[in-house]
Amino acid sequence: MSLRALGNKLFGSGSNITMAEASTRVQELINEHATIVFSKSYCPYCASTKRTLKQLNADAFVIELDQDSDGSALQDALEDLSGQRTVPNIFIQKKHIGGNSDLQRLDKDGKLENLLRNAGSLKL
Ligand SMILES: N[C@@H](CCC(=O)N[C@@H](CS)C(=O)NCC(=O)O)C(=O)O
Repeated sequence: MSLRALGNKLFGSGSNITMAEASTRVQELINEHATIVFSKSYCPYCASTKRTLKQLNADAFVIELDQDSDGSALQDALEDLSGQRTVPNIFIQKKHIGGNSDLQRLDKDGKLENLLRNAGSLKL
């Protein structure tokens, strides 16, 4: 657990849910959505990821952590789960993909479309 997560656990993160509840919610979201982007609405890297997925006509679930009352706890739980605190934090078929630079590299290498297709996330 990161120092920040430990601090939030001990002193509160401003969120109404516990760390355990946040972890459960993150895991449920990942299980329920073949492609999911944990995002922040103002984040340019997230915008880039969402644009790329849109261009591929991918069916991706996006959760804007800055617009969710438990967003800060969810971000802590994501850090615990994936070792990554930044957004976008992307999962395809429950596999941690990484952030925008990782997604763009997969796209450039011609691997992203296949990943999305295998996940059933391509509309066409
Ligand atoms: N190299 C990362 C950069 C992502 C990044 O720096 N995101 C910023 C938001 S624009 C972030 O998560 N900052 C920390 C925070 O919002 O808590 C990527 O490609 O995804």
